[in-house]
Amino acid sequence: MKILVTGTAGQVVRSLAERAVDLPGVQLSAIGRPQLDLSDRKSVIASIVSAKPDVVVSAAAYTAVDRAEDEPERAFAVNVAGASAVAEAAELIGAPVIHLSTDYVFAGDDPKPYREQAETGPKTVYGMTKCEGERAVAQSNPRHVILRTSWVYSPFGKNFVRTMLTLARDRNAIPVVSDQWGNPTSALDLADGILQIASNLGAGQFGIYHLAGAGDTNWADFARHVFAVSRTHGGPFADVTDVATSEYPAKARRPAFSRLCSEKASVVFGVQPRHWQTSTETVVRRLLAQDFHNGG
Ligand SMILES: NC(=O)C1=CN([C@@H]2O[C@H](COP(=O)(O)OP(=O)(O)OC[C@H]3O[C@@H](n4cnc5c(N)ncnc54)[C@H](OP(=O)(O)O)[C@@H]3O)[C@@H](O)[C@H]2O)C=CC1
Ligand SMILES: Cc1cn([C@H]2C[C@H](O)[C@@H](COP(=O)(O)OP(=O)(O)O[C@H]3O[C@@H](C)C(=O)[C@@H](O)[C@H]3O)O2)c(=O)[nH]c1=O
Ligand SMILES: [Mg+2]
Repeated sequence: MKILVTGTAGQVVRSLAERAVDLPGVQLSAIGRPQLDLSDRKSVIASIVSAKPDVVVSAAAYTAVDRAEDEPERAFAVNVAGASAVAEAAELIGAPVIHLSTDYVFAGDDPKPYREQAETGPKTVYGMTKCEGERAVAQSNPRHVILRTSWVYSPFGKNFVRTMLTLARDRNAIPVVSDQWGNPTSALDLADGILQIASNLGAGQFGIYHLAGAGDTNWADFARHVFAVSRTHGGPFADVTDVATSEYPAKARRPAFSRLCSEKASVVFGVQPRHWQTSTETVVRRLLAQDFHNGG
């Protein structure tokens, strides 16, 4: 099976590349700028059609949540028109598309884990673009899996875990918001789930799914866990001070509650992400070995 993933440097792309290596019968390739530029429809269609994969994973996106508030046109071009072009290209070659989306499509005022059919109501520009992107993907290719995940971290790229470890090198105390709740998700676990879905995808299974790390937390407790693991392995750590969202300066207003219920993906595809604390341990240890030259 030939899987084509959009983007080259992203956390999910790099995790997929790593996890697909050991899978017999799976050939995974990644394609990004300049050959495939989501803001240039022709480049998207041409590069996907000529690669002729069996499945397309649409993982590239505009992900800068605060910056999107200042440049909504760019974010919409990439996350709506770009995502739609990826799905359309897949449809042209008869391939299904697995499209990544986010917990930020929800308003976040419901503390219960969101199920797939729950009403969306994004409060940020990023969330609005991803929400409209979902609709565009569904319209462009009936054979779609829209996979919403959340709070993604990994040994690759920019993410909260790496940011916390970097900040702790120069600071003893770090204020972190404690009133936003969600499910941290390791991109490595997510990659395993995506590969399992890609291999078992059949008629009757298309639609929207949630796939996020097991267990929930808030950003402050997430940071505390990162530092507890790091400290055990001789890495940087800091005291975490709880702050309220209202006290933390940010352009985009994140949802207070964006827990996702991943039961449907577990029932239909048998995917079961690990607990966020277990996976955080794996990722922190890799980051310490890679970036901080200790632990490992
Ligand atoms: N990160 C998170 O916390 C979450 C992410 N998601 C979703 O999961 C998916 C993957 O996220 P993640 O891997 O973390 O993203 P990253 O921010 O790590 O990477 C984004 C990727 O998109 C590519 N990209 C951005 N703009 C373009 C463009 N115009 N043309 C082609 N490629 C482009 C980047 O390419 P380049 O390397 O060239 O910049 C990069 O490869 C996205 O759809 C995101 O919305 C969902 C929930 C949480
Ligand atoms: C760096 C930092 C962040 N924070 C807060 C800001 C924010 O509310 C929260 C997380 O910060 P981030 O910048 O990682 O958050 P953010 O970029 O909003 O993360 C989101 O990214 C997009 C792509 C998604 O799809 C979401 O699922 C989610 O993962 O922590 C602190 O309180 N203190 C800090 O020192
Ligand atoms: Mg961010």
